[in-house]
Amino acid sequence: MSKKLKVGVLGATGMVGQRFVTLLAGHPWFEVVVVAASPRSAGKTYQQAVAGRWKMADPIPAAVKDLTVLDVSQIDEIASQVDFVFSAVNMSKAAIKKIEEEYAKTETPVVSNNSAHRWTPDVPMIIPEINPNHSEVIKFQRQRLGTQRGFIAVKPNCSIQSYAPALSAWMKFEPTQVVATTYQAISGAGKNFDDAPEILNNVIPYIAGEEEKSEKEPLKIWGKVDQQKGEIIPVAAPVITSQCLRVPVLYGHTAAAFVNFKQQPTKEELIAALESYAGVPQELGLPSAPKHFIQYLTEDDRPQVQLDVNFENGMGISIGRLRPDKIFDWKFVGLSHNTARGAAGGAILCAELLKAQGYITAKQCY
Ligand SMILES: N[C@@H](CC=O)C(=O)O
Repeated sequence: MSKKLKVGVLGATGMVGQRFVTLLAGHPWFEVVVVAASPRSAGKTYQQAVAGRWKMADPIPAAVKDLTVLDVSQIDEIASQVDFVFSAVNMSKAAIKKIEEEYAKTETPVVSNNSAHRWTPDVPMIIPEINPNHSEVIKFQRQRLGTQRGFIAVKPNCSIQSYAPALSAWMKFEPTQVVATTYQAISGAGKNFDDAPEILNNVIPYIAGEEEKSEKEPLKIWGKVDQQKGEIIPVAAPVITSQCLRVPVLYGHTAAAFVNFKQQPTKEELIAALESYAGVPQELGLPSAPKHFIQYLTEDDRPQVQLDVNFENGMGISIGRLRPDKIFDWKFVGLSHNTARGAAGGAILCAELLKAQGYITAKQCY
C-alpha cells in the first residue's frame, strides 16, 4: 500500500471546511496534515478554533483536532507540508482568485469548492461522472501559470447537481430548453437553524448569484476542450432558465425541472438512461464514488429530503416524478446532497479522479 498524499484544507473552520475534514477522516488515499483558516483562528488548535461552531453530526476527527490552525496566507509554509490542497476559503472573489493561483504557483495543486475560478477558461470545472476529460486543459493552464505540477481545478455550484446529472444522462436526446427551479437548503449558505432563524416557516426567493450559476455552469460542464485555444468552450444549448429559493431544510437541494428535447424519447428510455448512467469514477471504483450515480424513484412522493438525501452517502442523485407536461415535453424532480456531492464530497471525488489520471501526485515523486 503506497503512502497517503498529504492534504491541506484551506478554510477548514467553515461549514464546507468542516465537511472536508469529516469526509477525509480515514480516507484511503488522502491524509489531512494542515488545516488553515483566517488569522482569527490561526495559532489555535483546530478543536479550539471550531469550538461552539462545529456543525457536523460526527465528532471532530481525532487526527485533526489537535493540529494547529495555520493562516491561509502562510502559503510557502503550507505548500512545503502538503502534496495538494482543498480550498474552501471565505474571502472576496478577487482574493480567492489570487490566493488559489499563488498556491498553484508553489507547485501545489488546488481543488476548489469556490466559484472564483469557475469561468477561468483553462480551469476545468469537473463533475467526475460527466466531464472527466476536461482535465486535459490543465496542461494549458500550467503553461499560463509557468508551473509543472501546480494547477487549479474546481467543482461546480451545488445548485446544479439536482438536475444537471439527469440532463447529462439525456444528452443523446438533445435537450433544447430547460426550466429549473431550485429549493435550496440553508447549509448551502453555511448556516444551520440556530444561525438562520429567519428561515423557519419561511421561503426566501433570492440567493445572490445563484440563478446565473444555475443557468451557466452546466454549459461549461458539457463543453469541449479546444486544443488550439487551450480552453474549454461551453455549449450553447440547452438554454437554461432558473429561479433559486432558500427553504427551511438543513441538507439537500431539490430541483423542479421542465425540459424540451429535439428527439422525442419515451419515459422508459429516459428512465433507462438515468439508471444506467455511470462514468470513470464507477469504472475505476474511486473511493468516494457512488456505486449507483442516479437512482430513479417511482413513488409519487419521492424524492424527499428526509428519505433520500443520503442516497449513496450523499454522493448519489435521486430523480422522480418524471411525467409529460402540457407546455414542455417532460418534467421531473431531482434531489442532491448540497454539502456532500454538492461541495466537499464532489471536490474530494474530483481530487480522486485527478490522482487516478496522474495530475495529483506525491511531491517527492515529481
Ligand atoms: N451557493 C449555494 C451553495 C453551493 O455551493 C447555496 O447558497 O446553497
